[in-house]
Amino acid sequence: MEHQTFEIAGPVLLTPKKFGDARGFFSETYNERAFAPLIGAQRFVQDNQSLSGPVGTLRGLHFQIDPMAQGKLVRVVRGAIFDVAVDLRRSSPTFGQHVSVMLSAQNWSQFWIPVGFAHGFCTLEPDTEVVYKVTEYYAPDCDRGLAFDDPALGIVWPKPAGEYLLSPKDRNHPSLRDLPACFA
Ligand SMILES: Cc1cn([C@H]2C[C@H](O)[C@@H](COP(=O)(O)OP(=O)(O)O[C@H]3O[C@@H](C)C(=O)[C@@H](O)[C@H]3O)O2)c(=O)[nH]c1=O
Repeated sequence: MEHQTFEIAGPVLLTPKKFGDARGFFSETYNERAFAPLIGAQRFVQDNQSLSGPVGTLRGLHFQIDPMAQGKLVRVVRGAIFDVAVDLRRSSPTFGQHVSVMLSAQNWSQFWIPVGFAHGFCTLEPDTEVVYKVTEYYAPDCDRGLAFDDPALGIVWPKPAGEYLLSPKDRNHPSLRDLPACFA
């Protein structure tokens, strides 16, 4: 399988094969034997799907803390996103830095985001559907956020024609500086 690693250790971009024919296509979107050598042996316990209507819908930056920290394997089945993972591991030489990738139904890529990263995305097309597997169950008590627009993160988000569409929760996350240490 085609894959790409980054200067920040941990995240991986993977692109499973697509077999096209007269009917459409077939693809193994997850295969433990093929993925494990690239992302490690993971135990996925929950699959999520979200639909974002307008272009410029921005979800993030989100993560869960221990004991419910989550690794996430993210892909897009309709539309396209600018997807971001921010390194929150205090002992990491790349703490506070981020990786950004483009995921779309067209490029069929998946982004592996390990435990220790905050995650967020901004939609690039209308009616974008994001599907992702996670390694731990949803736990609102452990759910945390980081301000997507904290200048210290230096994320160059795509600019929508109007305003970003954010949830009320996502308007009020702390900056990196104000975030308590979450991951060793
Ligand atoms: C994330 C999540 C939400 N929910 C509920 C809570 C709430 O009523 C509703 C919408 O939740 P949110 O506003 O948190 O959804 P959303 O902003 O899409 O949250 C997601 O954003 C991306 C960037 C991630 O990385 C995910 O892990 C998750 O945090 O769905 C669940 O029941 N299970 C879940 O796993």
